Amino acid sequence: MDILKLLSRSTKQTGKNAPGKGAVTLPSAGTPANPQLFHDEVPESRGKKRKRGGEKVDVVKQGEEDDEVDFFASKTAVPKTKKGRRESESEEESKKLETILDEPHLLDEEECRQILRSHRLKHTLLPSAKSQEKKVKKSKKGKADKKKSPSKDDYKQLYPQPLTAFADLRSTYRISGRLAENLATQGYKIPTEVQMGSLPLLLQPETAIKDVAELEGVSAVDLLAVAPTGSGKTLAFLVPAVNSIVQLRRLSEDKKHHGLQAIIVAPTKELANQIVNEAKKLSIGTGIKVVGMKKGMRVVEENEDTVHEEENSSDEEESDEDEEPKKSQKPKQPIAKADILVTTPLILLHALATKNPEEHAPLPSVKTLILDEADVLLDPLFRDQTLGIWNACVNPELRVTLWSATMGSNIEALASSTINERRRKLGLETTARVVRLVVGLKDSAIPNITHRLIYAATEPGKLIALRQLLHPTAKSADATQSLRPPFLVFTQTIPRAVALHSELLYDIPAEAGGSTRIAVLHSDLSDIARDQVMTRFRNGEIWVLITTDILSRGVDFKGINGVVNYDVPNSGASYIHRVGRTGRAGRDGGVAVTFYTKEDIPYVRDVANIIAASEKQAGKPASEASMQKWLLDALPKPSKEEKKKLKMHGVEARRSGLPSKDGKGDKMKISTKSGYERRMENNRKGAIQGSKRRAKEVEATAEDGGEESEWGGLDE
Ligand SMILES: Nc1ncnc2c1ncn2[C@@H]1O[C@H](COP(=O)(O)OP(=O)(O)OP(=O)(O)O)[C@@H](O)[C@H]1O
Repeated sequence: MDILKLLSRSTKQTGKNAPGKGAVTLPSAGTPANPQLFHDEVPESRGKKRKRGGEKVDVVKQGEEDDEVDFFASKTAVPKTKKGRRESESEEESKKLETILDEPHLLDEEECRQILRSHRLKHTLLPSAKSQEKKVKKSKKGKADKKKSPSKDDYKQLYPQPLTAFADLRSTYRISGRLAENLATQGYKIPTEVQMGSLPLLLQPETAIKDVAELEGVSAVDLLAVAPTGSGKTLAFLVPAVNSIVQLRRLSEDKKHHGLQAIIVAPTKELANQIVNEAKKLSIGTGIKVVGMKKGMRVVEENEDTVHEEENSSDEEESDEDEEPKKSQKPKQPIAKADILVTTPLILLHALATKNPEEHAPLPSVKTLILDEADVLLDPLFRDQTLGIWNACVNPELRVTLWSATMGSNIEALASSTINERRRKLGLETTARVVRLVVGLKDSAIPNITHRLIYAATEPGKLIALRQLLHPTAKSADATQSLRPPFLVFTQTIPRAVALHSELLYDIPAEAGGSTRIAVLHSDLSDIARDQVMTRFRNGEIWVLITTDILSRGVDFKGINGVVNYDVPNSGASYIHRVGRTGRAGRDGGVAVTFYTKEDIPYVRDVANIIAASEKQAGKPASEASMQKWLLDALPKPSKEEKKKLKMHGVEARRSGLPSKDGKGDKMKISTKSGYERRMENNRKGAIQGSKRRAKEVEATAEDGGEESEWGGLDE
């Protein structure tokens, strides 16, 4: 059986984007009506929200009826503010507003269960350190000191109040009126699943969860949230962070004072910048200062132990893990005025460096720590840096939330043990307070995109196939066979991204903008160049952006029509994040194309499994699934060791993307020319050089008296 041929054939386009099934909806075609991904049927009498007065409101429909409805305006008398008119909300104003708000809307437990189920939300209270200790003590009687891993019974399922409309943030969870206005101004109407499941819990756990003995007296929970790409996690972590700071600022005498209260860590500069922008939009008029961490910025008072970071030390991520902070010769900067600081891990850790490399300056005022893309931040590459920041947050009231579309059980275990360990060190109660929220199926891509796996026998074949997507022939002129720009193309390494960029540079006709329409972004570029490419791509000036995994996480480009995995991703998680750059906020029509060659066969299974799970999650009948079970079973299963190697280094043969000296890497070179053509070209060059050399030798021999020399031959 030829697996390769079968795989290509079986991954033909199916489903709603298949040829002949009507027009393709493109994700760039406007704002989605409903950003929610899951709306499972709920029986008639259920899923209804009961107001205190007994009046029933259809939960799912709320917010869908009319695009123009202003949910905040109808419920509150929040005055429409002009830009800059009100720096911060006064206590008096907010009290006045609260008295005219609707009464809180709370659902009974059965209603909560139904709604949570219909939106595929699952909350689990993770076992507390205390309960585990008790277990170990019990089991130790006479036995070796063996740690017992928690059993299924140690996990308790919770059914907290879901947030069914943004209006409830104000009426039930009493968020700041200004924050509510900012949300309304940005047009948020229907909460996404992760917002439904996390906001009540983070804003007011005592209202959101009742009658759970383990959480009695717990005023703040820590949260591990696993929710699909593009499902609005940013808003879910920003709203509670902004709100808690507004509330504290209200009580503060000195409104001009800015003390660092929340830290948001993200793995790349691009994502950190994006979070800064979102946080600033939510903080308009609240007086909150949101700052993106920059090189040389000071965040703590220096004492004799503090090492001041050199201003021009090189930057974080990808290339700079080994960097050590050095003593600055430059004058000290004042401490950055910030309430919320958004940072990549290393740059903040440098700013906290002390003379003792094991210790970091503490951040006692920080009460909120948010790890976005937490699984990457706790992966070995960033782990020490992230834990360094975490340990520097010594405030006993610290609340930690971790967010990602993918989170392995090892990361979950590390996170909850770090939370418990930290509390133990600070002499705090180690009772249960870590909640895990999972939206949809863990380890599955978003259900609203179409996946295509395309086999190319050789590297040049991949390039030809990519060109076909860019320039569909008359035969394949169907929209499903082409990729409508804008789209992202991911390669395994920086040299390959650069090489692919130069190959495709002139593929877009001059009338359409030519080479200005295509760009490359990677970590070897300067910050300014990276920012410029991001802005041009966001503005729609760039149509095809070639990049590495640096853009695979978190970055939100609303109108992306497709993602091309020119090189197979290094892991299943990487596939989920890369393809999740399309189909954001529930938009339909995104396409994810993955090319693979013979070298990739051992690793395609993970991707194929994710595609199968995603199609299942989307409710695609087995007959329409692009991934047939027998085919999945036929694909080789990589060993744990192979998977680990792939995750760390990618497909070995493709690592450099440049011709190797021994010629072996040559077949992985990005070029339309086949290995044979390139060899012939080399041979021709060799022949020319050889004939020139011979001519010289003939001349020399003639001069020397005619002794025959050895012939140089062709280059191999
Ligand atoms: N309730 C909502 N209604 C409509 N759009 C929303 C809503 N919440 C968020 N969005 C939009 O959805 C898009 C994706 O949000 P966001 O970037 O927070 O996703 P994410 O879950 O963090 O994704 P990723 O896992 O890729 O980081 C953004 O453009 C955001 O403005």
